[in-house]
Amino acid sequence: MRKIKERTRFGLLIAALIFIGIGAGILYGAQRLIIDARSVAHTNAVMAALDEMEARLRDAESAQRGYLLTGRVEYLVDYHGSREHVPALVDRIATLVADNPIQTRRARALRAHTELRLHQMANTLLRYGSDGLVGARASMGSDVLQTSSAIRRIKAQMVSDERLLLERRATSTGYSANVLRALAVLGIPLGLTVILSVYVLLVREIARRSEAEAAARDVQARLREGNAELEHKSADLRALSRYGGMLQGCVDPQEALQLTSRLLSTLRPGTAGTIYRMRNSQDYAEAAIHWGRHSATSAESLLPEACWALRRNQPNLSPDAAHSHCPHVSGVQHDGVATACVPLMAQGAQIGLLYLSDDDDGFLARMDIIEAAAEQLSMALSNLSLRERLQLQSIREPLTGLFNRRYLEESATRELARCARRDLPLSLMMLDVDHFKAFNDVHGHAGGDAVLAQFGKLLAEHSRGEDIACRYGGEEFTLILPEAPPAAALQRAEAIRSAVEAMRVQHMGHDLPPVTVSIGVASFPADGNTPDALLRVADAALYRAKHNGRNCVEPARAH
Ligand SMILES: Nc1nc2c(ncn2[C@@H]2O[C@H](COP(=O)(O)OP(=O)(O)OP(=O)(O)O)[C@@H](O)[C@H]2O)c(=O)[nH]1
Repeated sequence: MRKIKERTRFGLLIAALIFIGIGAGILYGAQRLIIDARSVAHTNAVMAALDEMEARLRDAESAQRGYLLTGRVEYLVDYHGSREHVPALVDRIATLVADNPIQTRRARALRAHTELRLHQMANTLLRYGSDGLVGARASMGSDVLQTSSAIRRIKAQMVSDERLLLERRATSTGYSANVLRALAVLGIPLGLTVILSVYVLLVREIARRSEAEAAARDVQARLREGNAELEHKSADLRALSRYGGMLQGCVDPQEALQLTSRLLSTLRPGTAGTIYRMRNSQDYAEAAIHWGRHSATSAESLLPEACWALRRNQPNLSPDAAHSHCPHVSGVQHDGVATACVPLMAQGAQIGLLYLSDDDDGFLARMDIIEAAAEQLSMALSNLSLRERLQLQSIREPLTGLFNRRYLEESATRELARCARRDLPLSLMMLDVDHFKAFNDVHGHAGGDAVLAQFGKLLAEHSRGEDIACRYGGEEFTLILPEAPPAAALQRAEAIRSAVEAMRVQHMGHDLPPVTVSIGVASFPADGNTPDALLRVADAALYRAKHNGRNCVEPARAH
């Protein structure tokens, strides 16, 4: 930058010096031309005065001769007319050559000789007047010839000197003209070249500056874009971190899915989504939640093979859904629909799939935040499923899948309180498989287990939504029937009894013999108003059923 400034200054200085030089040269040349022209005019004036002086003298001589020969007065008038100019012309010549000492000397000699000659002529006329033509002739002796030739000689010398001066001035004028021509031919192009160089330098500098300004503008624009992107990212990250915190607080997988759908529909408003959950059997995935309107629909359930993301355990992004390669994607509404499949993985196992579609493929460039959310969701779903499983394990009994005794006690208390509050009845059955010890003895413990498992299933099938079927212990079971009066409970007990009688169990490829069940029934409020009291009454009824021959239903004694 500084270099350019210095170069420009230097160039302009050189150009200025060149033009000052040219100006000075032109002034000098012109001055010389003027001086030379003046000198030439001066020389010409000298020569003209000499010629005129000589001519006047000659005219006076010829007029005098004419007068002497003819005696006519006109010649005498001419003679006087010519001779009276001669002294003034000699004065003029002396004045003109006053600057030249040699010519001044000659002018003095010229003055002396012309005066002498004029005097000789006056003398001849005087003699003519007194002695006639003879006297006049006698006055024109050799001295007259000498004076005339001296005048001619001096005049010739003066003219020769003036011619010499004229030649010198012509040479000087030629030199001055050459100087001016050289200045014009060399100086002006040189000056123009320097100015042109400075101009080119400046133009380049301006171009460089505008390039630099454009580059700076470009950098600024990119910086602004980067900032906007950064702000976007940081907003995304804030939302993601809030989402992560909220995921921790979810109580079940469905809540986590709803939270995710809310997050993704906020982060990418135009993008529709579906989250699939893989069944425990891992054989297919089912849509669990949707948001937005898909521009390319996806099947409600899909095999892992139907999705390249699930096949490769990697996100599968497609800017054009028509070429997505995923068979589960269909119903593409128009060209340019973008889709993304992101597998949900936890501890190396596939637990689901996140599917997104949008008319605009812009979201594909910012998948990092979506993939991070998918990862957090995977972990949360895995933890929540595990929690669910553990919870089930803690309240379920593994052989029959029915609730365990701890759960029975909790739920019996809760349900009894609820029915009491609403003034509704509640019934309770105690069920015990008949002669089970003997059955075990004959068919083995595994055979007995098969019967208990099948019995558990049957009991679950005969339960309504609000009923609670539990394994009380060993081959003893309990069924709580909220809001059921004694008569309805007895009816239900009878139905179960007869279903058990009809139940067939296969074990190790063989049919086991049928079993029967004895059932004791107690009801709130008639038989007690605490779970323990009702259980005791039902147990007593069961005891009676055993006593009465088994395979029967026994109501509480109070009925
Ligand atoms: N296979 C199997 N047997 C069990 C299980 N729990 C308890 N039992 C058996 O169930 C039998 C219960 O026998 P008991 O209480 O004497 O009564 P019972 O033979 O059923 O005779 P009644 O109840 O009077 O008809 C015992 O032999 C226990 O070992 C179990 O989980 N699996």
